[in-house]
Amino acid sequence: MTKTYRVKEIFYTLQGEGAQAGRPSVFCRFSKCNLWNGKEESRAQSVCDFCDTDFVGTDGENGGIYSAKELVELIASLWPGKPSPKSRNKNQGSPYIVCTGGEPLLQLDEPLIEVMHDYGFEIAVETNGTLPAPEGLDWICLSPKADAELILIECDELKLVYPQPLALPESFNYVQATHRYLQPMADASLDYIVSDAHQGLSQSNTQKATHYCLKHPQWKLSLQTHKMLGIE
Ligand SMILES: C[S@@+](CC[C@H](N)C(=O)[O-])C[C@H]1O[C@@H](n2cnc3c(N)ncnc32)[C@H](O)[C@@H]1O
Ligand SMILES: Nc1nc2[nH]cc(C(=O)O)c2c(=O)[nH]1
Ligand code: SF4
Ligand SMILES: [Mg+2]
Repeated sequence: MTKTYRVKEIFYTLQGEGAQAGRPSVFCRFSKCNLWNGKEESRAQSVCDFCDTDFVGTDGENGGIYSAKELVELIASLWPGKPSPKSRNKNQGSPYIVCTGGEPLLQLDEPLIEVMHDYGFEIAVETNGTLPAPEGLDWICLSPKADAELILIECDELKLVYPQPLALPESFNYVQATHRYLQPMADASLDYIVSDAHQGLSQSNTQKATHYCLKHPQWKLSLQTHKMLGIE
């Protein structure tokens, strides 16, 4: 039987966060996470309790249950001009997929990566780092969560949501990363089309993260620029 992948939503936007912020990207949001079941009533008891994302089910934009070929064809149809292996290095921006979720490493595997590469995409992943990564990823963004043991200890960027009292930045010194970012924790329960109250809340986490980076210059600040821009 053909293997299938459960996907919440797929959309074309700019990467909002971290070292690749501003880069046109097709986001593929896989369903399910191993650190929260996605239900509000169990958020407080979950390992990861601040998630800002709905990753339950397959009912979002372009969501569904797909074979590798169906999934990559759909992703490719959202890239302007449609990518092909030849469209890499052609001075028109490398086709780029960001695999996120939920936790994408519950599903993303080498056969799917191979098809994505066949279509000319570079492949990035946003992961909580608790599961092994398949071979072939072009960019790993590792975002550790307090109380969740890290399996991955090498990445392109370490992007720590801040503050997490039980996951202090200095406790990740052992992780090999080209870039280290603190990303202010946004209040997960409020819509980000900002009310004044929300702005107040997230500003204080932004101020704390700013202060930490200034004191510890190996860390840089990552702002969720897509929320400021009002894009997905
Ligand atoms: C929704 S997660 C999905 C990928 C993966 N499960 C992970 O946690 O890295 C995508 C990114 O959003 C970050 N994130 C989640 N909730 C956040 C919040 N309330 N404020 C800031 N960043 C958040 C995560 O840490 C991660 O870097
Ligand atoms: N524009 C945009 N950038 C992002 N970077 C990481 C995101 C995520 O939810 O994984 C995200 C997202 O949802 N939208
Ligand atoms: S932030 Fe990532 S690890 Fe945490 S619940 Fe959301 S999808 Fe799962
Ligand atoms: Mg997001």
